[in-house]
Amino acid sequence: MTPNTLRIATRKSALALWQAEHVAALLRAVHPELTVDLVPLSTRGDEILDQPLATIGGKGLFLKELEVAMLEGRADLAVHSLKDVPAELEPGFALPAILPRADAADAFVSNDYADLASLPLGAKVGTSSLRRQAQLRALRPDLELLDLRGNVGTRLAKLDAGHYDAIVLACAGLERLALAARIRCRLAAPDWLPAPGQAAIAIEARADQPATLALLAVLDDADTRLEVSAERAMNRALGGSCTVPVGAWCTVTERGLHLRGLVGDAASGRLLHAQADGEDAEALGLSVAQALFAQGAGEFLGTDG
Ligand SMILES: NCc1[nH]cc(CCC(=O)O)c1CC(=O)O
Repeated sequence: MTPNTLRIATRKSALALWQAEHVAALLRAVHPELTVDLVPLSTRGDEILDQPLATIGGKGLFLKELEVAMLEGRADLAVHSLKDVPAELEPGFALPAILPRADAADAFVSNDYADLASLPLGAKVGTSSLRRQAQLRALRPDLELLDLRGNVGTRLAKLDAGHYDAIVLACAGLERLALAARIRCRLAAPDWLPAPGQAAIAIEARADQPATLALLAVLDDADTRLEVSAERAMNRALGGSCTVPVGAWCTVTERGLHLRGLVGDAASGRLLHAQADGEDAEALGLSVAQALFAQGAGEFLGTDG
């Protein structure tokens, strides 16, 4: 039976609410007969801000409460930043739609400096992302890297309060919050890689609700799905944890898919890079992961596979 209401579970941060409202507007446009409501929820990932994500249980923390709401019938779908969705989705759930990707680059944000190269020796840069830390170390071993968690507004406020000379955020998040003016320069591929799935919004729903899945699938963007599938397949093959820096960037070209990947060691700043072309997203992700393992990625990942 086709539902007449779609309830969207969302986190309460400004970015999460923007993304959920965006999906609500798209759903109302394609299904004018449906009522679409938001169900804002608090997640453990939002509440525990004094510890790095990697030590408190990783990215799944941002999804758990939203998934419980769907299982208990309090919501029909959840909207996520795909980069916050773990490489292995919780069993019983699906991603029926992935929206067209925004700018996947990271943003260098500073009140005093135009770009990374202009930062003085030993400057303080805030980011809790191991991927961002590893790439910063590789480019500028002299920098002092400091933890910085919290939502986008909190991070900008800490920069403005003078705790850091610069911080690194995602361009997509800043753009969605009408804060693109804060971007001093883009940190973009091929010199800098984003997180797997960065800048794509994912819709999650229960795998056992075919009528709901069909309503949501209308919003899926085929090219973005191919790109992020390759990135996430690579990440999964590398172990898919958020305790190791992993960057990935796939684009659809006339010749098929092109995927670049990196694995870093946050402590040493060593980075391994690999890239390949292919037709099949899953196979391409695997082959780039294998190329990274062949260069010794297993050492960084704490595995020998
Ligand atoms: N880590 C939180 C998070 N999750 C998604 C985005 C940005 C939006 C996106 O990538 O879709 C952000 C903020 C940031 O990294 O600056």
